[in-house]
Formats: sequence, C-alpha cells, structure tokens
Amino acid sequence: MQITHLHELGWNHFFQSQLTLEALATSLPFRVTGVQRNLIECLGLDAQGQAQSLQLSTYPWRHEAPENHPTVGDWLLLDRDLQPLHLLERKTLIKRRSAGSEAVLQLIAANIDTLFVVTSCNEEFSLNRLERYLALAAEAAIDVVVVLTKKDLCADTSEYVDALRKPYPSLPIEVINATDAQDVATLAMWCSSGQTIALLGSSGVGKSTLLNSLQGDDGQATAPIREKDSKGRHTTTSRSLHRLQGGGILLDTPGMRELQMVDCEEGIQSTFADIEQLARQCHFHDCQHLAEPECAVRQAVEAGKLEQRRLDNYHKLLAEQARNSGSVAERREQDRALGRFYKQAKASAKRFKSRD
Ligand SMILES: Nc1nc2c(ncn2[C@@H]2O[C@H](COP(=O)(O)OP(=O)(O)OP(=O)(O)O)[C@@H](O)[C@H]2O)c(=O)[nH]1
Ligand SMILES: [Zn+2]
Repeated sequence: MQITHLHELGWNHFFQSQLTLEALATSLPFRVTGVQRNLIECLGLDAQGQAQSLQLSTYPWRHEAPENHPTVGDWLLLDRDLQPLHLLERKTLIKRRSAGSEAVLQLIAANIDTLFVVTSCNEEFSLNRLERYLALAAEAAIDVVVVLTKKDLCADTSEYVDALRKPYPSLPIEVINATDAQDVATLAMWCSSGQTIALLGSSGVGKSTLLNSLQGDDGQATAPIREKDSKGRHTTTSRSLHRLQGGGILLDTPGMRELQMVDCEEGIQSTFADIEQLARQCHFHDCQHLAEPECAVRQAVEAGKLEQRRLDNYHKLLAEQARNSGSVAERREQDRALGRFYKQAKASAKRFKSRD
C-alpha cells in the first residue's frame, strides 16, 4: 500500500492530540496492520517521509496485560530508529473471548470508525444476530451501518428493513447488490479518506464481494503485498488493511467472526434501550423480568408492544456476557496468581544460589 501522508492510514486529530510538540517532532506514528504470534506488522512514514512497512517484536509488551498489547488498527509511536516507544490511546476497541475452553481475552481490532454489519435479504437475516452485533458495536462505541446484501435476489426487501427500522429508527440501513460497484457507492460517505471501516457478518453474506466492489479498480490489492522492511528484507504486510476507492481503509481480520460478548453490559443496555426504559416502571428495582409480579417489561410483551423474541435475546446476551466476563476475570486473577508464584520461585532460587 503506497502512502504519502499518514491521514491516508487513518491518522487524525484524536491521535495527534495525544502527542506533545516535542514527541511530534521526534517520533513516528505507525499503524499496526497485522499481529502474528511474536511479530507486529506496521506501516507508516520513516524520518525521511518514505512509506515503510516494518516487522517489530512483541517482546516489549511481554509483561503487559492482554488489553495493552498491540492489535490490528492500533497506532504505535516509534523513535527515529524505528524502535517502539508506546501505543497511542485507542478511539475504539473490539475484543472477544477466545475460541475454545480457555477464557482468554483477545483483541480483535482497534480504532475502527464505522462497522458495516452485513446481512442478506434472505433466510440468513436474523434479528437475534443483529442485536448481538449492535451490542458489540455499542460497547466499543463504534458507529454502525447495517448493510443488507443480495437485494437483486429478493422480491421485496422492505420486510427486512422494516424489522430493523421499528426498534432502531435512526440506524443507517443500506440495501445493496454487493456485486454491483455502482450500488455499493451508496456506502461511499463512510469510506472517505481518513476513515477506518470493518465488516462484520456471517459467512456467505457478501463481505469479500463488498470489499472487492468498494476497492473498485484496486481490487487486486486484496492480495498480500510484498514490501521491503527496514533491513531491505521482503515481507508480506498489510494483509489486514485494504485501501478503498473513496480513500478510506477497510480493516479485515479473521477474528471478527464468532464474536462472543465480553464486558458488554453497557452495550447490551443501550441496544435494548426500550427494555431498559420499561424496566424503570417495574415494581422491583432489580426486577429480572422473568416471573416477578408487576413487571412492566412482561406487561409490554403481553400487550404486544415488545416482542417475546427480543426479550429472550436480551436475557440470553446478558447471561452470555456475564458468563464470559466472569470467566475472563477469573482467568486474569489466575494469571496474576501464577505471575506471583513465578516471581516468588525466582526469588527463592536466587536466595539458594547466593547461599552456594
Ligand atoms: N446476487 C448477489 N450475489 C451476492 C451478493 N453478495 C454476495 N453475493 C454472492 O454470495 C456468495 C458469497 O459471497 P462472499 O462475498 O464470498 O461472502 P463472505 O461474507 O465474504 O463469506 P465468507 O468469506 O465465508 O465470510 C458469492 O458467490 C457472491 O458472489 C449480492 O448482493 N447479490
Ligand atoms: Zn420487570
């Protein structure tokens, strides 16, 4: 990816304002384009203003909590010798619980401005799934645009739009044929220079198709680009960042799939603001809206004002997030305890050694 100005990578006032004038003059911001095991890939301008893609070791972060490790989309400050100084504060962050039984917090992506939640005008469309995505985005404080694909294969798309409009009147919804570049141009206003976008959606809804259409003639840029690192070695970089026709950046990482709710209570609350509002009229202030008497939420369901499905999903997502957050917190505590154990073991080993 060729760049001549950091703005093309998404650099803006939010990040710049974190730097003192001195830091601005003496350090170099690089954007993280990929993280693989012990290597961080990043892209920026060197001291001569030349575009550079670099691979750096994650070693300086080895003692940091998972939340403080670099992730795709992060801005990393380097010194003039291209050595890492520190990460800049994130505008937004998407995280998840890792797959498998181990409850480890994984960072998915940082500094996304707009999330395109992609779903199709067919049986794949699921309000439950959309509510989950909306809660995740709300928790990360990322703006959402719902993109309904495959309109060309659907006789009447209004039922899908209406189902979303009712609970979310101000949510931007775009109905498109993802294979048609002209149609996809309706998304241009979110894809201008300096903007970072990500796609979220199930397999087969048209994310890759949409990416290709948004890239226009630059479509081939989807393939990994080989660039030289600071030592002149060839590296494959920028695999997760794609430049769009409008100048924006699309951040595409495998981790966006199978997102689970972690630390997401506020996101769920704002996504289900109607239920939260009704809950204020429940007789018990800690009403769970299950079997309590004088529950305004259940009354709304009985009166046909609130879908039973929506209430069920609200309960399900809250339970899921409580379970995941709990286990992540437990896991953090275990890690901390293990860290203390290692430290103690090291200290006593030293003591024994000094006795020899
Ligand atoms: N007719 C039509 N076909 C579409 C549209 N969007 C996607 N498709 C087709 O649907 C199939 C799946 O699209 P992909 O772009 O591969 O879906 P994806 O979301 O990237 O899927 P994963 O890579 O599995 O996550 C492809 O054959 C596309 O050509 C659309 O709006 N209209
Ligand atoms: Zn209630």
